[in-house]
Amino acid sequence: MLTVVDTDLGYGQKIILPNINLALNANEHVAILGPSGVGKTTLLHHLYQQLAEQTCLCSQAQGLVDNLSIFHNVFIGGLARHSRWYNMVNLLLPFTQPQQQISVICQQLELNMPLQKKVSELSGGQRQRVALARALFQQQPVFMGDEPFSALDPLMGVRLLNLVKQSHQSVICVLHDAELALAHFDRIIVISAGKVALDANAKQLTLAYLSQHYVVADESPHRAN
Ligand SMILES: Nc1ncnc2c1ncn2[C@@H]1O[C@H](COP(=O)(O)OP(=O)(O)OP(=O)(O)O)[C@@H](O)[C@H]1O
Repeated sequence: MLTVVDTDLGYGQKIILPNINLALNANEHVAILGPSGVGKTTLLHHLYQQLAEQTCLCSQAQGLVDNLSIFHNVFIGGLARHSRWYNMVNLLLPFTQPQQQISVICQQLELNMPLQKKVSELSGGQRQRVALARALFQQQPVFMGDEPFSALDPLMGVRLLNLVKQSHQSVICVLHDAELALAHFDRIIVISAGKVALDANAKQLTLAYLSQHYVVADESPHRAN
């Protein structure tokens, strides 16, 4: 589905992950783990850029518009599917069909509240579910998420991860919860000390073995010549 070959990832002259090689297959559920600041988001954004047309991205920043309603924030995820005219009219006076679609997605995400409610009035976990709803509304085959369940209680996190898996062919998530990753993903990639430190089938791994591959990020960045 996607290969990264001998690629330096970073920002301008600052290389965070030098010489990365990675192949991702369709229909996989992949968790990207590793210590804070090591480059997981950097890698995920690179993967998203390679596959943007088939992918919905649920980023850490979420990008929700506080002053807009749940409906409008979710509807924004589907803008690319429709004409400018349809989008303009629907944003002012929502049509029945998208309202019903978004209502179903919100119910699946256990967001049981009026769609007219402003996002600024929601809790952190509710906001995260609006961001997930917007991603699901994009109806793309690939889901990429950066800690997309981190603000939810663990049981809800598992329920919604299962929903995300049912709704997409491939799922790639950056996670800090290694137990969630081991129990619910096929493949685990650990980024550590500037490289892919581990890339293995989740069934072959244990928490103790995973933790051996966690090395705190080197503060001095690699530089391009
Ligand atoms: N826009 C940016 N410009 C320059 N450096 C950045 C930028 N974004 C992140 N970095 C740096 O890149 C490194 C990796 O950041 P990244 O967000 O990929 O890490 P992470 O593993 O996802 O961290 P966390 O688990 O804490 O979210 C960090 O040292 C960070 O300071």
